Amino acid sequence: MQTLERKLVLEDGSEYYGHGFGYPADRVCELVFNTSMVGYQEIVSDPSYTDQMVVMTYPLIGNYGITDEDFETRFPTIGALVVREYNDRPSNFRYTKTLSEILEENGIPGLWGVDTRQLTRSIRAHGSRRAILTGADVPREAALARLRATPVPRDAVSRVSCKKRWYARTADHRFHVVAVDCGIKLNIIRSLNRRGCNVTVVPWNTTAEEIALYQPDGVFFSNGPGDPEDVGPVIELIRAIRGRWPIFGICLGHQLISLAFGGRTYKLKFGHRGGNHPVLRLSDGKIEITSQNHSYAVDADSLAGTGLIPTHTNLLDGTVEGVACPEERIFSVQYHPESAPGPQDSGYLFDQFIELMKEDKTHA
Ligand SMILES: NC(=O)CC[C@H](N)C(=O)O
Repeated sequence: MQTLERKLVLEDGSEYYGHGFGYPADRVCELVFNTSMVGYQEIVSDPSYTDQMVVMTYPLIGNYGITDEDFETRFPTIGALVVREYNDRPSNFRYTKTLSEILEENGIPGLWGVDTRQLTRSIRAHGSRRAILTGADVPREAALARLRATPVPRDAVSRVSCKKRWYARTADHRFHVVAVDCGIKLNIIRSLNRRGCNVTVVPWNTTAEEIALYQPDGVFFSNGPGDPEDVGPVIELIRAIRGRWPIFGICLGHQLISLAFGGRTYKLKFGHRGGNHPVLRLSDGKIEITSQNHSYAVDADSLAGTGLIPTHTNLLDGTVEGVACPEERIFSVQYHPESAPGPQDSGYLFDQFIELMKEDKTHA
């Protein structure tokens, strides 16, 4: 029997003891849970989880290792990972490294051997809270004092966004998309490339004038970490360019579009994170099973009079899952049509963006 050498202390003083894996560092983060049964590599490398400690409810993690092709960003920035059972001996012909090695390389601590069911129930009951991952021998009061003394970071987008523009091109391209990178997942870029789009990925603080110089057919606003209200420059950018090109936004991008139009966002009790969230498409009553990862949501009442109309609703709690302003060729969704990981019911949204760009080109 190994001794329990690491622990998690939550804001309410509750403690969860376990074993360390990955990078051996202490960390103070917001604690959230994800119910996906597969896809830990994509989750660990999704930049939207920056500064968050993710509890996986699926009880066995690590068993198929890490592959070179399945990263959502090259340098993962998730705060920390908490699992029930960690398997350090993957069985998968595609695997190149173990999960623990990838966490270690990127300075991310992991904790395994804790009762993730109890932890998840506590997050559901009390909401997502902050926690500190530290040594098992650190007295609780000392750990709590460090937790309270650590400020909540508000600059995550600037940390994960690219610093210089970069190109993701495809053979036989028909469209050029400028993607504003607030922490973009690579599968969004792959989804656009597969549909004949050359993508120019630009930093979050790119100006409207700079975007015009790229002569895009459409502009995309990406997913990303943190509170959308902290990303003022991108809200201003959307205000400056709305109506000029077709615009598509995913997750943080959807929240920023809503704020730019005068809507409001608020924090959900414990967010939506998983691969089976049912969403109703209001135009025809079709249900999509979606991949989700967000803490904030757009306030439905705040959309009245903004020009944005709700297009999708979450069937579990009725929250807004999509908005559109058809006259200005703008639409966005709160969930993840690029999946990675998750079901692919919503891939048609990329085709919708292509259609908007096609119409725009024909009328130009
Ligand atoms: N995946 C995302 O883009 C998340 C958006 C935002 N950070 C939220 O948690 O709501």
